[in-house]
Amino acid sequence: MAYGAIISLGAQPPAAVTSSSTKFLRSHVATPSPTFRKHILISTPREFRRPSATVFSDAVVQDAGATALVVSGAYALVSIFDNLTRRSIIEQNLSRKLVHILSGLLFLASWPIFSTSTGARYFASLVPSINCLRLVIHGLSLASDEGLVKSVTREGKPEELLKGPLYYVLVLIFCAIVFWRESPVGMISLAMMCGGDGIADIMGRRFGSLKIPYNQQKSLAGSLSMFLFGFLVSVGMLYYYTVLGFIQLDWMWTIERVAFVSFVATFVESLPTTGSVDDNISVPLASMLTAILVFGY
Ligand SMILES: C/C(=C\COP(=O)(O)O)CCC[C@H](C)CCC[C@H](C)CCCC(C)C
Ligand SMILES: Nc1ccn([C@@H]2O[C@H](COP(=O)(O)OP(=O)(O)O)[C@@H](O)[C@H]2O)c(=O)n1
Repeated sequence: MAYGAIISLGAQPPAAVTSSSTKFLRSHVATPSPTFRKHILISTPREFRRPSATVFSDAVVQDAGATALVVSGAYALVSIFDNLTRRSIIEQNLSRKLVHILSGLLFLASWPIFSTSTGARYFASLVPSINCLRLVIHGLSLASDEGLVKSVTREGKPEELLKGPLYYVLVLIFCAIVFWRESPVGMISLAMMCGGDGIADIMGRRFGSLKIPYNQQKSLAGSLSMFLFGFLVSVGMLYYYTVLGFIQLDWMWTIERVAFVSFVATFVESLPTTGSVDDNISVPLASMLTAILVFGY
């Protein structure tokens, strides 16, 4: 069967798709348009068909535990890079970019530890939501957290938290709730925002002597790094979800489309729009729209 992806809602191998489970899913998750249905087939694990009190309570316990674990991981990540910066082991800009790359990708990689219930995505979105609140509180200087400010801002000003970092966590919330594990769109969009855009800065600052003709602030080295690393991280994340049994892919069909999404996102990031639109908005937005176009939703 020529299909692009079979997307299962659980870590188990896809259960047989039945008309009742398909009807259930249509009422709960977006399904691909008919054009793409031969490439993307959604299935559902058994517990969805007759959710019981036991299944529900087990899922809530699992999701609450997963949320606590990932929130702790977020605090630990920022603290580790704050410590490395304070001890001058790495410079602040590199620290910020490594936090930029690792935060979102580790968050994306944590989604499989949440349950297969329909509420799991909302539990997962609590992690960036809590960090969103943290950024707003410290960005408005209602409280002080020097470690946070030093780890995720360019110039160490608290108000910077209300720009790039805030847009970043809002995108994480959006992708977790809207796309979750059902769609490659969220996975690819986060791979491009976190991996691609993050590496562009690191490589561009170091090897970016050859500038882009239409944007002297950005370099071919940065953009090429973004395209390649964003593409590889996207494919890697899709493979990760394949190995865990969430999706099955026709790899040639998929890789062509991932490469196209990566190209479009890289081109958008290279445009001289830094002053008007933050990359943490333009890159994921371009990735989502392109991925929806080529993957169907
Ligand atoms: C540095 C960040 C954004 C700035 O982007 P840019 O201005 O350089 O373009 C990232 C901010 C990260 C945020 C403070 C913490 C987010 C944590 C995440 C939701 C969960 C991570 C969990 C994982 C297990 C570490
Ligand atoms: N495509 C790119 C992106 C960034 N860069 C380098 O990285 C620096 C920061 O890029 P940026 O303004 O996009 O940074 P963020 O908005 O991603 O934090 C730029 O001033 C360039 O030196 C590059 O050379 N080529």
